Amino acid sequence: MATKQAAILVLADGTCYRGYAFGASGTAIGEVVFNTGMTGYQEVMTDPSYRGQIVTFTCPELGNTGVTPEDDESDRPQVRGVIARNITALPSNWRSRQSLPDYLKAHNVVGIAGIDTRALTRKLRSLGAMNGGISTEILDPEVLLAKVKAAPSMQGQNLAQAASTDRIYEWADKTIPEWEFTEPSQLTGEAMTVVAIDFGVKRNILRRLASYGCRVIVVPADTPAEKILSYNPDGIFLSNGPGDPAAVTQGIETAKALLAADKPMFGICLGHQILGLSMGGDTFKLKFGHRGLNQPAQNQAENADRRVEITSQNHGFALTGESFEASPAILTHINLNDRTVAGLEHKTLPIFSVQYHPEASPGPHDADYLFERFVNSMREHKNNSKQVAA
Ligand SMILES: N[C@@H](CCC(=O)O)C(=O)O
Repeated sequence: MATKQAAILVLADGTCYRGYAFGASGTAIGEVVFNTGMTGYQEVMTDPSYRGQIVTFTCPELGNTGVTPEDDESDRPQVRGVIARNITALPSNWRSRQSLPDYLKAHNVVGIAGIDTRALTRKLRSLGAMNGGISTEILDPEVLLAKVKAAPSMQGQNLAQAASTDRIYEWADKTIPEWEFTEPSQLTGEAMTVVAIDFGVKRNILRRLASYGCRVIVVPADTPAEKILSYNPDGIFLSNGPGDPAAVTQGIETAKALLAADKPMFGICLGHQILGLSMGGDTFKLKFGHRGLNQPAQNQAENADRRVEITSQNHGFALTGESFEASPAILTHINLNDRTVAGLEHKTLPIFSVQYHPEASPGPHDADYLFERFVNSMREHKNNSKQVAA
């Protein structure tokens, strides 16, 4: 058996963990966060919301099912580095095209395995997410620590523009029929035109919009409101994305301008935070964030019977509940783990958003109904506008 190449992980508080390298050789510095999902490592690694972060997986073994291009949530892995307990020696799945280490190597992403990821996670839970570095070339912890300390904090970083598309395009791919889980009758009806503002969008969000019959026009993060409205959309979608929402100042200004346009709007994760900020809310950095597939979000609406959705989440910031007291929005969902804001809606306009990922790739499908709700609100709004015009 080949000898394992040594690698180290150093956290900003000076803790050093020793393990072995997998994936690319080199050094990666970023915010160290943990994801508790037991499946979906490829979708997590390619989710643009993880840009700039080194992700620790609490799942004890990664790589078992290899990697397949159909499961990419963007065109490449977006994580800066990967921390694992163990990497499988023999990937096995009929869809697998490449092993996880080879995939990460091909995309120059550094990984470290052999780490007690549960102990590391407990540390991040008690001290909070912090910057760290993994390296296969700098094996002196003090030298790596100096680099970690020189790295900027995630707070204040606008990463959405870099994660966005640089061209406008139409998205048509739907969820493939063998994986569709929604009744076909719910997926039919007049097609609605949606402009999706890409702050670092996951492909499965676009796929779900297309599956619900939307014509989806994807535009870059810095697209002005006038350009968005020039497509005469039936609705506007604000995507997920990386970094600090408060730093996405242009996106917040665009959302403010769109509020005045009287169009249905739907925001997911960063898009939800941007909508909240545009309606007078504030955001703050969570201690260690929510990243996993079993986050309970409770629907506060009377008619929803306080239903709890088990949701897929990935965020390090959240809206401050108290900041909505004088806002035109109300809180519709809360995260039951820490009672932070998990959903919003405008009091009078057809605008709503959630902090979690209803497209759930990976994750449970409890919240898929939100895409249907968006489509229904666009249809209703269009019919009402036609009646007013008549
Ligand atoms: N970057 C934001 C949003 C994440 C997302 O959109 O997935 C956060 O960490 O809170």
